Amino acid sequence: MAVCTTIGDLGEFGVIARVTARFPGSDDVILGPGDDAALIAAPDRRVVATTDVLVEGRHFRRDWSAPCDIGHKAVAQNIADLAAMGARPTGLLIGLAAPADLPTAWADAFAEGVGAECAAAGCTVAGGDTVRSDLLTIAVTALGDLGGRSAVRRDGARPGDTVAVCGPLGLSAAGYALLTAGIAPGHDPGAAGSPAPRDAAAEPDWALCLREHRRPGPPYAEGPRAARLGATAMLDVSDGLVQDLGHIARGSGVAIDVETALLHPHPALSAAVSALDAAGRAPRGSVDLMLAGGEDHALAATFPPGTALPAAWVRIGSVREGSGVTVDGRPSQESGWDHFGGADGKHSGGADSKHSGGADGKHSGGVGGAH
Ligand SMILES: Nc1ncnc2c1ncn2[C@@H]1O[C@H](COP(=O)(O)OP(=O)(O)O)[C@@H](O)[C@H]1O
Ligand SMILES: Cc1ncc(C[n+]2csc(CCOP(=O)(O)OP(=O)(O)O)c2C)c(N)n1
Ligand SMILES: [Mg+2]
Ligand SMILES: [Mg+2]
Ligand SMILES: [Mg+2]
Repeated sequence: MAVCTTIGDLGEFGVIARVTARFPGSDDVILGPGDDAALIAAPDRRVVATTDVLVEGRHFRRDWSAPCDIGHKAVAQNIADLAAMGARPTGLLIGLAAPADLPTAWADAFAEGVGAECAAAGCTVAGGDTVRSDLLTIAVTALGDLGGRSAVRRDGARPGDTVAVCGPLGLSAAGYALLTAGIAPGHDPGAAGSPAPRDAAAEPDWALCLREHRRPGPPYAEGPRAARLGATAMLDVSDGLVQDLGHIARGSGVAIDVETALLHPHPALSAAVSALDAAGRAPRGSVDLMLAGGEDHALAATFPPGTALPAAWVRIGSVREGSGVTVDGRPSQESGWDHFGGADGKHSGGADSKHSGGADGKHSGGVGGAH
């Protein structure tokens, strides 16, 4: 019998059978892959629904990330959006558009990553679609349950609220900068499976940035927890902290003040900036990366005054009457990722953003950088 080396060899239904065999079980999925549609429990009669699409070359590179990392990230990015509403995931739908020459081992390892991240988040894949495409594209739809609570939207922040974040900031952007600069090694596309076990002693100090870029770990449970604590607005930081807080400021009709003295760069982030600096590739400091970097999928939320924040949450500023986002009292230009912004369609920002962008000029700089 011929060995199947590509998904073209397997055929559409062969791919589906192989991929779906790698997903965990879940009580929320009443009917999973195999019928015309899936059946998912909706315990409180409302369903939280979100979708994020990942495109090769835009969101990931096969020579930068292992297929299992890309599976993890596709799931994480979507469940982070559910968490940011205060919801837990109940089921995912995954659209896979892939070239026929995609190695079967790549699809297997991708599905392993998807399944493992689902298991970590307490959900599974209920269905999807598999089609042929020149451009590898992964479209995830995630459905979630609010457990009887109100959704935490972007329009509820009130003057006097505390602004807090949970999860890392800037690490993923630093990982991206390290890969772009060629300082961090890429992933060997020939090695389709999990990356080799790591030898912590041999790792550079910035290794966490690379791992965070490839496989972010949003604090899923903290979304519902923040909702229970009375969070007035919340989102996950995907495009950049300042830009994303701008959505809350606009949606809520308030101003948000961020204090950089409250932003404490992770040592791995500082190490990445030093490595970029040494290579002549660090136009921005750690705090700038924390303000403008996205893709860590940390949660940012506003809480009523006097809320006792759980240990995982760090206060970074406050809400007042007005509009816009300030950093250390200075109005900040919108900074962060815009798929259609900038000359090459990748970064947004004011007039100077082309020069204050990340290592490759794709993120625009935030204000600050005192650290
Ligand atoms: N093509 C589209 N059709 C309908 N709604 C969209 C489309 N693209 C984005 N949206 C909506 O616009 C809002 C902002 O999108 P986005 O910035 O991608 O959110 P997030 O950062 O939370 O993933 C979301 O509510 C999303 O559902
Ligand atoms: C190859 C590659 N180039 C650039 C980036 C950086 N990048 C791509 S999308 C993005 C922003 C987040 O993705 P988006 O699709 O905007 O997610 P959403 O805001 O909808 O959650 C960033 C920082 C990357 N991760 N990989
Ligand atoms: Mg989105
Ligand atoms: Mg998103
Ligand atoms: Mg975005």
